[in-house]
Order: sequence, then C-alpha cells, then structure tokens
Amino acid sequence: MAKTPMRVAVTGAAGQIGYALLFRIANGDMLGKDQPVILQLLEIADEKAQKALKGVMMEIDDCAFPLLTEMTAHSDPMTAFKDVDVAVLVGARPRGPGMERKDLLEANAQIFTVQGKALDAVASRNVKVLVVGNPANTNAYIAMKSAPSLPAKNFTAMLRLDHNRALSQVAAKTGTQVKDIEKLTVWGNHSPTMYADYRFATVNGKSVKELINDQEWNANTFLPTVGKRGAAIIEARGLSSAASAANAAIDHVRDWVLGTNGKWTTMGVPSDGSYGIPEGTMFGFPVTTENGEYTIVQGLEIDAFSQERINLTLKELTEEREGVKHLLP
Ligand SMILES: NC(=O)C1=CN([C@@H]2O[C@H](COP(=O)(O)OP(=O)(O)OC[C@H]3O[C@@H](n4cnc5c(N)ncnc54)[C@H](O)[C@@H]3O)[C@@H](O)[C@H]2O)C=CC1
Ligand SMILES: O=C([O-])CC(=O)C(=O)O
Repeated sequence: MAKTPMRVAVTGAAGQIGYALLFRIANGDMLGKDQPVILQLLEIADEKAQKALKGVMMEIDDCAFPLLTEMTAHSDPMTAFKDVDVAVLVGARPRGPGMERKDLLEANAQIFTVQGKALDAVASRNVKVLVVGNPANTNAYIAMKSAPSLPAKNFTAMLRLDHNRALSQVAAKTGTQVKDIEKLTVWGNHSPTMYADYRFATVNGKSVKELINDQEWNANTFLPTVGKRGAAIIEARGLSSAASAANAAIDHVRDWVLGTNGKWTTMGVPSDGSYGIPEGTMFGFPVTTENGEYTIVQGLEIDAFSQERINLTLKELTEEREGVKHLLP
C-alpha cells in the first residue's frame, strides 16, 4: 500500500540552497524513494521573491517527480507550516566576504522567533525541524524557545556540513574512502570554533588517530581547514556554499527519519546535560538515530585538548545566546 504523503516545509525556497534542495526532496533523496511528499514553500512577501519562487515551482513541475503529490507557495509561516512533518528552515540572509556567521545574528534572529511561534501554533506535534540559516545553532535555539508547546528535542541545527567536510579531509589525509570512515564527530557551534574530532574514528576498522598520528596537523591544518571552509568557499565562489549545504540538509533529515543503523553522525541538538554542556544549549554532538529519534553517544573520554576546544565553542554559543535574550519569551 502506498505511504501517506509527508508534508515538508522549506523556507527561503527561492534562494540558492532552496534551488539545490527542493529537487532532491521531491526526488525522494531525503525521505525515501517510496515516500510521497507535499512541499509547502515559504518565501518573503516580496513580489520579486514570490515570482522567483513561482519560477522554481514551474521547474519542479517540469521534472514530473512521481513522489511529489502537491506543492504550494506561501508568504505566511502560519500557512506554510500547517501540519508539517518536517520543516527545513533555510530562509535567512547569508554572509558575504569578511563576515563571521554570528554577524548575521541581528539580521536573522527575528525570523526565527516568528517561525518558531508559527511552528508552535500549526505544525504537527511530531515535526522535525532543521535550522540551516545562520548562525544555525542560535537560530535553532531561538525557534525552539519560541515554540514552548513542541518538544525541545524536535529542534535541531545543521552541523552535518562540517561533519561531511571533516570526513572528506580525513579520507584525503589517510588515502581512504569516506564510505569506510566511521565514528567521526563535530562538537559545538557551526562556526570556526567547531571541534571536528577523529579520535574515535575508524577506517576499515583501523584507528584514524593512529593512522594520522600527527597532532600538529590536527591542530594547525585539519581544524582550521574544516572550520574556515565556509569562508574559503565564499572567497572562491563569491557566494556561500549552497549545493553542499543542501546535500548536508538532505543527509541530516534522512538520517533522523530513516535511522543510521548504529552508525554515528553529527547533529546540533539541545543538550540534555551530556559532557557537561548546559541543558538546552544547541550543540553539535555525536548521535545515532533509530525510529525517528536521535540519541547522543555517551561515555566518550574527553582529553585536555578536546576539553579546551569544547569549552571554546561552548563559550561562543553562550555569548550568542546572551545576545538574543531580549527576543525570547
Ligand atoms: N548551517 C549551514 O551549514 C549553512 C548555512 N547557510 C545559511 O543558509 C542561509 C541561506 O543561504 P542561501 O540560500 O545561500 O541564501 P539566499 O540569499 O540565496 O537565499 C535565502 C532566501 O531566503 C529568503 N528569506 C529571507 N527571509 C525569509 C523569511 N523570513 N522567510 C522565508 N524566506 C526568507 C530570501 O528571500 C532568499 O530567497 C544563510 O543564512 C546561510 O548563511 C549556508 C550554508 C551552510
Ligand atoms: O560560511 C557560510 O557563511 C555558509 C556556511 O555556513 C558554510 O558554508 O558553512
């Protein structure tokens, strides 16, 4: 029997990430090749943006995706989020050259209070929310706090792009394939302070840390490369990452909904106090997922270097949160 369609809201649907994301959702890459979808697309109430959205929808129509059962355009989150099972919150201003993601806080924070409230009012009680718009962790925190009747665990932030970047750097360094690397994670904020951690990682069963055996490379090449990759792409392309961000959003939601079969991945989730991260802080953790729920991997040893890095990224997140306090209920 055919499955009931799932309702997926995407905000910023006419933007660059939207253009790389929508076609893949409609194609079944995110929720499965047997899962029909309804797309509920939100853009700002600006004539140009709405017209661009119509153009994207015309192209989606022209793909004749068998899994796409319905598609609607919206300028009001209260209609866009009605009964949604998944909400991918992309719509926000991107940074330009020379900016840090936290410089976007002021410009973007307001969007996530409004959208958190709308999700609270009209979304499915089981909605899975992924915040992509930067600064992603703090925006996800704002949306979560603005939606007090929804479970906090339904709100997540995208660290998957950092995770995928780290995978590909480790594969290149060790001369191995990304598909063979397991147990890698990224702790903390989606910012240059994130801590990509391969201490527990294995490749074909061998320890990545032992294979690399180079703490100088870890501290001075690997971490800055992953941490500053977004800026390097802005510098090279003149625009921030879009296709790789859309790909990471697909990976994040797919793994959350369909499970990781015991494998680790990274999600930004509200802390339950694990590893001394204050409860509620939207923090990148190693997780496994099953039956639509994520679980933070427990019991990992945190050595002095790792603790220092975790403290640094936590400090930044705490400061960002202080900066938006006035917007929260
Ligand atoms: N978490 C992550 O790993 C990554 C996050 N990003 C972030 O994603 C966001 C979007 O990036 P792009 O698609 O490249 O930007 P873009 O400027 O191409 O598109 C953003 C779209 O959002 C729309 N928008 C703005 N406010 C909105 C609102 N309140 N409701 C609905 N739509 C709204 C705009 O009209 C625009 O069409 C940026 O904040 C960017 O920094 C980008 C890459 C990776
Ligand atoms: O760097 C940016 O502004 C866009 C982004 O978040 C990334 O590519 O990681």
